[in-house]
Order: sequence, then structure tokens, then C-alpha cells
Amino acid sequence: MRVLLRERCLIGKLDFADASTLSTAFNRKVVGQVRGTRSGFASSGLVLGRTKTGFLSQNVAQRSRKLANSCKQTPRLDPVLGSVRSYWNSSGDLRSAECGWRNPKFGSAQGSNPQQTQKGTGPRTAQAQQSPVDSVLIQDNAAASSDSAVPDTEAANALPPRQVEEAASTSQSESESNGRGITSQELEADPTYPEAESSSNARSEREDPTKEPGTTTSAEFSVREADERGLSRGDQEYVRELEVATYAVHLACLLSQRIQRDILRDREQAKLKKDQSLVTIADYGVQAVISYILSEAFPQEPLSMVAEESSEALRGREEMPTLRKVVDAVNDCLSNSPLVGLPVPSEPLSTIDVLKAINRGAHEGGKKGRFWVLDPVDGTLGFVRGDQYAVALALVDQGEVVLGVLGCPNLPLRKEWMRYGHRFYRAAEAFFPPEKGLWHKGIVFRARKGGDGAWAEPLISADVTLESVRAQAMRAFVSPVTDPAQATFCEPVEKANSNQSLTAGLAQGLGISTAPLRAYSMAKYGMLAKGDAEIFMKFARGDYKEKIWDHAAGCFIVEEAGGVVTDAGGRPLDFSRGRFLMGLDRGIIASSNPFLHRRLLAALDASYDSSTL
Ligand SMILES: Nc1ncnc2c1ncn2[C@@H]1O[C@H](COP(=O)(O)OS(=O)(=O)O)[C@@H](OP(=O)(O)O)[C@H]1O
Ligand SMILES: [Mg+2]
Repeated sequence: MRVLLRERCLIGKLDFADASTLSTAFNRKVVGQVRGTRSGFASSGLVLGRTKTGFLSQNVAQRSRKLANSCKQTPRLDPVLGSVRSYWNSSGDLRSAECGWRNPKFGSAQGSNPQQTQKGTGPRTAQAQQSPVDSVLIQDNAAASSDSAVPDTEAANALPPRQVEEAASTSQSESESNGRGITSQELEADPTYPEAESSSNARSEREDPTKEPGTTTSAEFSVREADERGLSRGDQEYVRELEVATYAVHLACLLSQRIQRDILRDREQAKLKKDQSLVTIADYGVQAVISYILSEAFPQEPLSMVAEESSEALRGREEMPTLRKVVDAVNDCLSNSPLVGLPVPSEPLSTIDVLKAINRGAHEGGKKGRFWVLDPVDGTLGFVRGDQYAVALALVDQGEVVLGVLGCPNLPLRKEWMRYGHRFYRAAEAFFPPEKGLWHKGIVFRARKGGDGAWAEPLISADVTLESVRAQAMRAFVSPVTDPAQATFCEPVEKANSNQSLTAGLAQGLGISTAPLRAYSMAKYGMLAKGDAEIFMKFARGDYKEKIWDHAAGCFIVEEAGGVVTDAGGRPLDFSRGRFLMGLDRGIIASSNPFLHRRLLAALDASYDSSTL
């Protein structure tokens, strides 16, 4: 009798030194290694399998090596997924192993010929002979995604351009003058924007039929809970704001996830702004969704928000297809509102509604009053590359950050994964099913002043209820490590955004021995808040002025998780001086505890040479 076992393995160009980290991350044993050279590029990798027998490992390694050598194009950057079939006889001896793999980059499946690869002495089973080597297990995440919803441009072109341009150019001063930005006449004149059928259908399906008009929303419920628990007024402050902000970020993350999948299929969707920074439909869409939800939840006062995007770049006839996509994405996203206990808008938002919502982000900030601070898609570069990014929302009251919500849709629960590209993580996740709960879908951090520290919860998704997400929420704590030699530091990926030679020198001075963890976006603050790294450093070059939306939410979350964030002079970041972090001394540093922070400041004092920046 023969037993056919199908082993799924992961083959990738990974450093063998990473074996233990990777096998911990996978909770799998490393069973083989691939080495080979082709076209001048070294091809090497690991084979991870579920088996515990070294027997398979040898065979797999041999087969994989042959495959690597026989391929015209060896994988250079992306890890490659493959499969191994092994044939065992009844006594447990391996008769043959076959290995196939595919480089998603080049799209061609590579596989060994079953006839040639058979090593065993016994005859092959009919089943084994008939089925070809399963050389393509999973495709690149983006290609496999089923989302489409790319609207036709005809309807968008039907919009009178003048009206849209006017709406797009509404300045904050105008919007402050009437509190809503666009006059009711303009609103009425809004042409019947082709209402997305899908949005209204989705809405009627999703609308909670059990919810009576006038019943409490979850946000109200929290306030009531707080009342019942007899909390003082001070303790209750910002409870409702935090709830609404958290729901808004959860929902907006769904929008960003969808657009990220679209972008990975079609990179043309990312555009350059005038300042040469990237912008996508997600930036506008997330800003509109969050702005809309906040202004609906707190209608008593006009929404004040300092946010990265303005609709200026959406002006003009040629931008109408983009604008149309933004409006569709916003309505599609808001149709999911019941997922977070919020009502669906009675009518889908019109183009003007969306432009107005985006333009509410033009507040100047400052010391007085309350304003929200939003980076709709922080780490746009990571976003378009299918990697880390964050949706970051904070509330500033009288110049002080009082709550923060940081959505990190691609942040893995296990820090080992941060050493690898996120697309690898997604592909491998499909390969080795997640071990723990809902955390593989992304993480949302939240905290408020006077609350009980920072919390992390899994990101909601279409099939995951708010209740199940909340049931898994955990307090987020910074790492307990105090020995710099044991510490990990993180920093921006791009050299242009931070002086990496300066940070390398500082790390060396501190005795940090591990390589820096480079990650896009405020996900780095998230990593600190959940104990994945002990230090964060960013030293912008030249006269670059840091923006408050790039740090407000992340900085607050880290502090609430027990960490310290200052500038390089040891002063707290000042979010009360407008849209920029004015008066910043050199750069931004964050540590998991005051002890490490003092050591870092001392190292900075010792090694800082102003000519290096
Ligand atoms: N020259 C320069 N120096 C320093 N910082 C800059 C610079 N240019 C842009 N930015 C801001 O940095 C934000 C991205 O920071 P990251 O930590 O994600 O950087 S990196 O992409 O990982 O290198 C990025 O945020 P997003 O625009 O939201 O991506 C910018 O606000
Ligand atoms: Mg940013």
C-alpha cells in the first residue's frame, strides 16, 4: 500500500540565518534549503514544511536545488511559494518527492517532471501519475483578489465640470463661514450623480433590520456604560469621541484595503501631487469617510480637522474619472456602516458631499479649541507597494492630544514578520493558516486621555462582527526590555525621509546589535506600542518640516502604552503650533521606557554632529 502525502512548502529567497525566526513565525520546522545560481543571481532559500522528518528535508532540498538551477528566471526578490508531493510507502520510507514552484513576478509556473523526479523503486500510483505537480499553490494576493468595481467614466463625465471645480476649490475659510462649506443652492444643484447601484443594494442588505429608530448606537452605549460604572466626569471625557473615531477608522481601513488590492493590480491608480508626493483614491476616500462620520456624529459644532489631503488635485475634467472612483469608494464603504454599529447615510453621498467632506481637513490647528488630526493613508509609498501603511486619527483639545486611533491593516501580530515584505506575509498566511484569532486581518490601536491605557483590537472585516473584534481586544504594552543590547530600533524605509547613517551610528553607540526594522508609516509607532521594537528614530533631512498628522495619533498611542516620545532635545512634541511640528529639535525619537530614552538622548548628545544632517 502506498500513501500519498501532499506537503506544502514555502520556498523563498531568504537568508538561511533567518531560519529560526521564520520557523518561529510559521510555527513550522525548516526542512530544507535551496541554493543555486542562475543568470548571475544567487538563488537560495528555505523550505518549510509540516513534517518533522529530516528524510523529506533532504529530498526536498535536492529537488528544490535542481529546480532552482533549471529555471530560466530565478526568484530574486519575492519569496516563492511552491508545493512538494511526497510519496511514502507503507513502512514510512519516502519513495519520491516532487517539488514545483512559481515566481509570481514572472508569471511562469515551474515544475519538475514527475517522471524524471521519481526516485523510488516502487511503481507510482495511478493517482500520482495522473495529477501533475501542483506547482502553483497560491497566486499573488493582488492578482487573486476578486474586487473589481472600477466604475465607467461615462457617468463621471456627465457632471458639470464647473460645479465640481467650485466644490473642489472650496477653501476652509469659505467652509468656516457657513459651517458646511458649500451652499444649499449648490447642493440642490448637484446633478443627480449616478448613484452607485451596488452601494444602495449593499446598504439595504446590510441595514440592521433589528435596529429600531432612536435606539442607542454603540457610541452612546459606551457613555451609558461609563455612567453606570459611576465614573467621574473627567474619566468619561472623550469616551464617545474615541468610540466614534475607532469605528470611523475601522470602516475607513476597509476602504483602504480594497483600494490597495486595486492598486496592486493597476499601479497607474497612484498619482503624484504637485509636491511630488503620492496620492491615491484611498487618501481622498478615507479622508471623506472619516470626515463624514465625525461630522454626522458631532453635528453640534462644525467639524474642525487638520488633514493631509485637499480636493484641489481633483479639480478639472480630466480628474473626473478619479473623482467618480472616490465617490463610489466612499459610498461603498459607508454602506458597511452597520458593521460598526453606525447608520448608513439615508442617501448615498453626492460628489459635492464628498468634496465638502474632504475639504473639512483644511483647519489650521493651533492652541485653541478642539480639532481632529487625520492622516488618511500614512506611508503612501508602503501603501502602493502593498506594504505597511496606517490610517491615523487624533483629537487635539487646547493644544494637547487627547485621543488617538491608529489603524494598521497590514501589521502582523507576530513581530518576526516585520522582517519580510508584507506581500510575502499575505501569501504565506494563505499557505499556513493563521494561528490566533482574527489578528491576521490587521490591528487597530486606540487610547484616550484619562482612559485605561492603549488598546489593540483586530480590524473588522465584512465577515467579522464588531462584537468578536471587541472580544479579542487587548491592552497594548511597550516592551519590558531595558538593555540596549537586547533592543530593536525601527525607522523609515526611505533614506530620503530619515538619516539612516546617523541612526546607525546612534544604534552602535547604544550597543544595539540587531539590524534596524524598517517599516513604512506610523505602523512603527504601533510596533513600539505592542512591544515589537524598543526604539523609533526619524531624522528628516534638510529643512523638511514634520506634519502633525504624521505623528499625533502614533505618538499618543505609544505614550499611553507606556513609552516616551520626544524630539532629539528631549522635549515633548508640540501639536499646538499649526499644521507643522514647529520648534522640533532635529528629529523625533521614541522609546519603550524612560531608561532607554535617557540612554538614547545621551548617545545623541555624544554623537550628534549637525553637519551630518
Ligand atoms: N523628505 C521627507 N523627510 C521626512 N519625512 C517626509 C519627507 N517627505 C515626506 N515625509 C513624510 O514622511 C511620511 C512617511 O514616513 P515613513 O516613516 O512612512 O517613511 S518611509 O516611507 O518609510 O521612508 C510621509 O507620510 P505620507 O505622505 O502619509 O506617506 C510624509 O508625510
Ligand atoms: Mg503621513
